[in-house]
Amino acid sequence: MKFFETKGVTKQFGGLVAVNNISLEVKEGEILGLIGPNGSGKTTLFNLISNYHSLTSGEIYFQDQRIDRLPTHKICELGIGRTFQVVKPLGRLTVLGNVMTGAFLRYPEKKSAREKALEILEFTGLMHRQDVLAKSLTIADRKRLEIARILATEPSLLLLDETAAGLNPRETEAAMEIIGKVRETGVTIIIVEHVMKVIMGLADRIVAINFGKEIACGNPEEISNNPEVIRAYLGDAYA
Ligand SMILES: Nc1ncnc2c1ncn2[C@@H]1O[C@H](COP(=O)(O)OP(=O)(O)OP(=O)(O)O)[C@@H](O)[C@H]1O
Repeated sequence: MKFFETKGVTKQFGGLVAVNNISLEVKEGEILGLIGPNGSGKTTLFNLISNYHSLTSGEIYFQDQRIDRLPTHKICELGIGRTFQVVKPLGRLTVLGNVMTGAFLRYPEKKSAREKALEILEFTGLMHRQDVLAKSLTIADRKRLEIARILATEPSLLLLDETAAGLNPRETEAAMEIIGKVRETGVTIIIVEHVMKVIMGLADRIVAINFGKEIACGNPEEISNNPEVIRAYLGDAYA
């Protein structure tokens, strides 16, 4: 059984091909890094996987089930969770309340949803903030909450979109630690990230895209030495 696979996934916005014939496979338990310059199609690919946008063509499979025509909530129910680059917590709910909204997916009773949410707050280091309104959190804690909220839905595949953006080095280390802990629980992860230290430190394998197309695939060392990747990021003079 293949854990997760996209086959020839393409998305056009009018004349712009934002994602162009991407076929990738993710093995259970691995962390796949997805990199590419600004506007190369990374977030759009996440939007296609979670069906925020419908495909122009191609197919997406999760645990051998075709998912590209399923509604977003069904995809989450199957076990694919995603975070957003621009985090949007429910500002007037507490941190605990926000995480409970995720937990309700699998724990419809308030008491058990609360227990699940508290377990996740402990796991993500947010327990001491449980009663704080989400809108009062720092950016670092909002990003932590974004992960906590989706972990409460118990995903088996987690899509992380620029978790380290806007964080200082210490906060970045802390975010990496949480992602490492998530992986240890057996969750498979696809991570989009511009902060190379994060991608290189966490990913088992990296796919690089540019103008919506895959330009390279390999382990972190292969990718950091790949001339196509260097050209895409820095221009011909450096390749
Ligand atoms: N809803 C949309 N309508 C029209 N064009 C879009 C839409 N969403 C994305 N695009 C375009 O598709 C291309 C890919 O955008 P996308 O956000 O996926 O890139 P990205 O690799 O995630 O960029 P970044 O690293 O800056 O977040 C860009 O040219 C973008 O302007």
